[in-house]
Amino acid sequence: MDGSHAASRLRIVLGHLGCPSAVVAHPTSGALPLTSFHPQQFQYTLDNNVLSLEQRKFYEENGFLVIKNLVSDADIERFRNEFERICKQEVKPLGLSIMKDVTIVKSEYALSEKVVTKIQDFQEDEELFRYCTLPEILKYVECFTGPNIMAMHTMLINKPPDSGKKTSRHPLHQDLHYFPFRPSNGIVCAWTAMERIDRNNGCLVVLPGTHKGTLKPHDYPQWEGGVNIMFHGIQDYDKNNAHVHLVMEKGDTVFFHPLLIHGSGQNKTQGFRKAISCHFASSDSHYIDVKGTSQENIEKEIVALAKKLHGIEDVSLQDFWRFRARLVKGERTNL
Ligand SMILES: CC(C)CC(=O)SCCNC(=O)CCNC(=O)[C@H](O)C(C)(C)COP(=O)(O)OP(=O)(O)OC[C@H]1O[C@@H](n2cnc3c(N)ncnc32)[C@H](O)[C@@H]1OP(=O)(O)O
Ligand SMILES: Nc1ncnc2c1ncn2[C@@H]1O[C@H](COP(=O)(O)OP(=O)(O)OP(=O)(O)O)[C@@H](O)[C@H]1O
Ligand SMILES: O=C(O)CCC(=O)C(=O)O
Ligand SMILES: [Fe+2]
Ligand SMILES: [Mg+2]
Repeated sequence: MDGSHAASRLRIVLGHLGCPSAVVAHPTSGALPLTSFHPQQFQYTLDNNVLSLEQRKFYEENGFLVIKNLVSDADIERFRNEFERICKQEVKPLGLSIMKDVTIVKSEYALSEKVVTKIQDFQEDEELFRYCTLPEILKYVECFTGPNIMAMHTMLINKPPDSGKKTSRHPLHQDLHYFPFRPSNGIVCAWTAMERIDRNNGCLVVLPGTHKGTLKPHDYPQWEGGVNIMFHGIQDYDKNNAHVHLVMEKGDTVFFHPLLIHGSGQNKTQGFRKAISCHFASSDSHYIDVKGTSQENIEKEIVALAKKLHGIEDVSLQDFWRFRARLVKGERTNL
């Protein structure tokens, strides 16, 4: 099969999978380097019977894969209800952290769904943690992590209507910046839309192919209206790289590599845009010391905050992760 024939075939197949043809384009050249597709050269996916060859090639080239309609409406309803209960403080899961938008964090609004922008670390909330154990999610996760699977980091994002200061944006970043464990190819994020998400309410924006690069230095962006705590962004990225806006329907799930550069736009609607996500890693991974690397700034910030808020001292970044990590399948071998 010659290159152009193969390219059009792949586009047709991906079209069937619901991926707009734009996302198939190679990030820099606009053409698919199909000659690089040899099974023995797969490095971002493991041999498996779950992904079709086209899906596997797509992830290898682009660093993400959207699976349409993966999580049921009934499950999403349950996550929504549990989120409401947490906001009303009817339940207080151990270890959970609640984030408010930077524009209102100093105000005295009572806790409600309208002031919470994101909850993190819901691993001790059995109802929300069900998300991380759903067989339909783990089936795909295993293609990246292998059989021993840890849920490392959990979030339910409730992107608020933008106040006008554009603080509802999430700057472009790589999730690996936050993670002191490797190898990066054994980590994958599952992110599920809890409702239709498009450019109006601030969809994910991804830079296809950037998972093939290295971890870039991150810091707070210089945004006039303010930036949320820990929302570090990449200072310097290839502005010519294609930007793909991932328009997703309720239940659609994107799996993406921790080096993939991504962010999310402003929420220009009056609704709170909801998504639930988990970062998984192979339990056979190992922790690294981030001292002397570009990740040192986030380590310092997290350690300082733990001291200020909880009086915790002499705890390494690795300990924070060991504590919240939870096994979902196979054996806890290392992490
Ligand atoms: C996968 C990856 C990309 C995502 C990640 O972020 S992984 C990194 C792990 N992340 C974390 O560990 C975040 C954990 N979360 C937290 O520590 C907490 O939820 C906090 C966000 C700090 C809020 O803690 P909370 O107990 O509610 O404490 P306070 O309300 O007293 O806030 C503590 C200080 O932080 C400030 N703050 C809180 N929320 C924001 C905000 N959105 N933007 C800017 N500043 C903020 C707050 O004003 C306070 O500072 P001071 O008033 O003491 O100076
Ligand atoms: N000035 C900026 N500096 C750094 N990152 C930005 C800036 N403006 C937007 N971003 C981030 O870049 C990504 C893409 O932004 P882009 O403007 O392409 O889309 P959007 O804001 O989602 O949608 P739209 O432009 O339709 O409002 C988002 O993650 C956003 O948070
Ligand atoms: O806006 C979102 O839902 C994505 C946020 C994100 O990328 C993150 O928290 O790491
Ligand atoms: Fe992210
Ligand atoms: Mg924009």
